[in-house]
Amino acid sequence: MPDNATRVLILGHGAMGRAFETLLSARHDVAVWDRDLVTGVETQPLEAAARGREVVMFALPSNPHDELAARLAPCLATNALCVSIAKGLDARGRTPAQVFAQHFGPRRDWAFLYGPMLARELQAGRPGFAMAASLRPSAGARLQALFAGTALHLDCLDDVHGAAWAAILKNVYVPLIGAADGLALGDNLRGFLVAEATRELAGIVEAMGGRADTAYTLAGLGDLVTTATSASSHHRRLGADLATGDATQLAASGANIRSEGVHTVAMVRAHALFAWERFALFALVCDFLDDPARLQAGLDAYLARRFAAPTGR
Ligand SMILES: NC(=O)c1ccc[n+]([C@@H]2O[C@H](COP(=O)([O-])OP(=O)(O)OC[C@H]3O[C@@H](n4cnc5c(N)ncnc54)[C@H](O)[C@@H]3O)[C@@H](O)[C@H]2O)c1
Repeated sequence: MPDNATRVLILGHGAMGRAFETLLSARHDVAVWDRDLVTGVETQPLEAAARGREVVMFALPSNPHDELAARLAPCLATNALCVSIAKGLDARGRTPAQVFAQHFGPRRDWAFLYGPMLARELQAGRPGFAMAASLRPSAGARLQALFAGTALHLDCLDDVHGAAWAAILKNVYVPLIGAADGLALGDNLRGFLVAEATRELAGIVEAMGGRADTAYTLAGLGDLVTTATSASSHHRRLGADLATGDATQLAASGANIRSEGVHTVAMVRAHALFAWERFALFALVCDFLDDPARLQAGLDAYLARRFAAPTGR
């Protein structure tokens, strides 16, 4: 192990946990913690696993962040860096960045990695790209040093809440793009929807206190294009299955449960997190998820409004 090896703990040994383990274990001292989701049994108590660890990577969904961050905060060294990649809202409608801000505060380094970094591509040695979003420049620099020499390439960004909203909300639009592709509505429409979604994403990010241009970074546009066009994307598949009425396959694959985008829509509406009705494409996605058969009519109405002939004065 090199002298400058960092002591890393990875939480969650799913697709991304394993990808991080592969990326980091040649150069760093990597340990893994996970929990059996049926029995609740932990590989070892989290507090013991975290002892002496300099970096803790949250490679698990958003929901357990609150509990795990609350348990970690008192037992980690003050200079330990906590990092998450989760792209969902928790059951109270909070982003993982809001949860970290609550538990780790302004004095600890904490950050998020958001961007096109599909686990299976990282595992295969292909490149991945992400924004290292954090309030403190030290956190981004530490992450760049940690991943130096690996296939994961990082840019730094100080708009951590904007990045979280961009990364989470882009999964709302992907099923719509998957649906349009499932119905073979054309490459032109896909390009239009990506541009429209990004523009709307910028508006929502700004409404939630982030910077509009964050929507155009790897955390927003970069990840949106990858997820919306990847053959392996279950968010994209979900939209296509809904649009083509393949509900049997949907239920069998459990894709509706796994889709963070669908959950995000439900949380935004349940907690009235922003005035979603003002965002026409978001509203179209809501309508589509409520009743997939209305997609074509919804798209027609969207285009008619969007390109309505200017009224002369
Ligand atoms: N898979 C990807 O390519 C990819 C890429 C970027 C970001 N992400 C994000 O990373 C997160 C994890 O995705 P994944 O694909 O690795 O998921 P996964 O289902 O493959 O793995 C999730 C891991 O989290 C653990 N886990 C789940 N609930 C838990 C709980 N309550 N307590 C403790 N552990 C729990 C599971 O045991 C499992 O090891 C998601 O938010 C996803 O959006 C995934």
